[in-house]
Amino acid sequence: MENHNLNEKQKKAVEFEGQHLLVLAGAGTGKTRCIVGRAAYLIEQGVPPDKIQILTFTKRSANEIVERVKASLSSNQAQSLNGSTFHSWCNQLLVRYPNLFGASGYTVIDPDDQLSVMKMVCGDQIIEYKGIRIKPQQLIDIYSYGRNTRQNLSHAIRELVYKGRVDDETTDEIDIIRPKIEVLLKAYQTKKGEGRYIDYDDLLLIVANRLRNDAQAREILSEQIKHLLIDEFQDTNPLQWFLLEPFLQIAKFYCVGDDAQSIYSFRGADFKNVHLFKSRVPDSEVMILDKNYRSTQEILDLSNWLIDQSPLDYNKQLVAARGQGQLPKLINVGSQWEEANFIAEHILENFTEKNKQFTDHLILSKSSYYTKPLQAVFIQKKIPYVTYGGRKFMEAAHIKDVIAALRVVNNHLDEIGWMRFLTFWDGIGEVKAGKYIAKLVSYDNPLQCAQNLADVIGGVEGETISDIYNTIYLNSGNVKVALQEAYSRMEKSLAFKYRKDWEEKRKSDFPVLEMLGDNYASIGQLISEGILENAKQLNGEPVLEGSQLSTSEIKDHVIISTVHSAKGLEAEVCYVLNVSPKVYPSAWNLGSEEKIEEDRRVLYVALTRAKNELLITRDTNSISTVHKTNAAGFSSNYFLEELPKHLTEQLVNPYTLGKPRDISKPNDLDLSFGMDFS
Ligand SMILES: Nc1ncnc2c1ncn2[C@@H]1O[C@H](COP(=O)(O)OP(=O)(O)OP(=O)(O)O)[C@@H](O)[C@H]1O
Repeated sequence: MENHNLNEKQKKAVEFEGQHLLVLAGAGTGKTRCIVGRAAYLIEQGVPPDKIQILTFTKRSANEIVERVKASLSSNQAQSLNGSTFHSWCNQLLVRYPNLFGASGYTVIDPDDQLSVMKMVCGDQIIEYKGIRIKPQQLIDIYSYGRNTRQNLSHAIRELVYKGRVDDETTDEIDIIRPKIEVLLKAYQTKKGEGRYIDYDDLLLIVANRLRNDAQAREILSEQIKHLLIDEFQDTNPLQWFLLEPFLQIAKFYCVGDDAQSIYSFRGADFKNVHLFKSRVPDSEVMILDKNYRSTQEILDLSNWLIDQSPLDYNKQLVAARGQGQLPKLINVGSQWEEANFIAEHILENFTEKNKQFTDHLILSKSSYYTKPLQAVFIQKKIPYVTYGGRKFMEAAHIKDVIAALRVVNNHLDEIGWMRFLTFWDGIGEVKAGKYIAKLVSYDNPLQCAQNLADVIGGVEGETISDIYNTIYLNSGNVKVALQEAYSRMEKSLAFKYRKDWEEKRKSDFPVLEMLGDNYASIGQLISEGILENAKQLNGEPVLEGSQLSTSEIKDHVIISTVHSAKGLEAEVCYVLNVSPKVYPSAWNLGSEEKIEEDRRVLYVALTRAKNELLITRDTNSISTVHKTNAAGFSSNYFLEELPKHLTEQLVNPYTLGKPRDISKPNDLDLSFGMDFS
């Protein structure tokens, strides 16, 4: 079992006998190993696995932890162990206790749908004041920020609209625009209620409020949950804490975290929360782990140096249990294509000449958008890869089209679903659809919709739409069949709508969607959990992140990830892309020390993923920009500006073929030799 490979401190943490524990430790020191070990230990001690809940930030890490616990125990001991994200966990509670939480018959909506609801609410109203224009997306952001940070509306407006400025003029402006924003946010809440929509934050709030206010709810859940194991505790935000707090009376908390890896402040997380653990949680202890088992010392020296430059004191100097290795490499590149080619060639060389696998390579980027040229080069050079971060499978337009048909059967009051499903068909625009929807949501139930749909819409479209609705309705007990039937009737129109990349890209997602449907007992569950899950396990393989399904069949692949999705990941060889001025820190963040420091932590997370080889690329053009800026007297803040030479080896891209030397005047070309005419 995994517990045998624990050092003294890790073992002490795993076998903790007290009430609540926080393991506060640096990168690669074995926090994940402690969570795995803890779950296995509890099960071995006789705790039923279904009384243990593991909470993580991504479905992928939840799956990984659960699988590792299972692998470390004999037989099927951990079969019913549950690992989920906060959202997915709350959703499961709503499904399991429909009466307790009173949320059955509701539809969970994703951020795209939230925006659609907000657009409906705003109509043609625009909030404009002194050059500031607040669009529906920003209203959603303000609403979500306020709820996640549990701060009032004025504070959320100040942070998001006025970049946190505190002065009399700003306060006056906030006082003027706040009432207008408030009206729209309240209308949004009403609209959610009417459409029976639950947004992501609602999932947490519904559970939290019920538990806080209802002793019976606490009693019922205390029968179900005895241990909460929480990963990445530094990134829990006030809303998540609001949810967790009532569980302190119910379950034992086992949290792991690292303040230097807190990278979610835009969702309201505050890394200082780990420092408050003892004062917030009665009867608790904090334990520290200090040995890094992941990386060689040179990689840690660079990471230590980076975090040491911060004005904040993280009190971290990671020491490698594995000893010395290679210096990290810093490669200056002239363009994104050069960068992409360098990485591709380096990987291929490792693969063909150094016996490494593709999975030994992890590529980290601040944004998923930035990796597009890299993906293009990988496709061209036939390097298999998967992407983490970016758009999720269930958020892809073609998938949403088919899901919309299921949504309106599941909840016939779902106006967003209707709008998408109806306007999918040629000849039905938003105005027409709006009229039909007004009629359809006036029915009492989906059965009445099924009976009247053809008449409400009329014509051939009416027949087609009604046929699809009725078929789904009849098969609502079998999600896979419902999906198959819906897809077969929509396939032709889908192929036409997405004709640009239908065959190469989108079409192959549907068999996967059907397989996915097979995992759910009802359409409602598919919609809510399917939307929430980042990477669903299918046949033991994580898939459904981005439209990378074909490559998921190949087990050996490179991972291209955003740093935010790379929490907990590690690899032999790591490439950190575009560590250039204006990116680290981002030019946008220069006004805020907090944001600059968050960018520093993002880079820290990226650097500490590497086990043996760390390669950092940066754009030479931006280096010259920053030097110019410095000459003009501005401070660049660039994190690598003062990088001591001995911490990295600077490399010239060995794969760029410099232009060969040639003579200046062309010779005459003679094509008359080579053929023997004798
Ligand atoms: N006692 C140990 N002996 C050998 N290897 C260990 C030990 N503890 C951890 N490791 C290895 O060190 C690496 C990092 O461990 P782990 O992922 O648990 O750290 P972490 O603290 O969760 O890291 P991070 O916060 O950076 O994601 C893993 O490869 C793990 O297998």
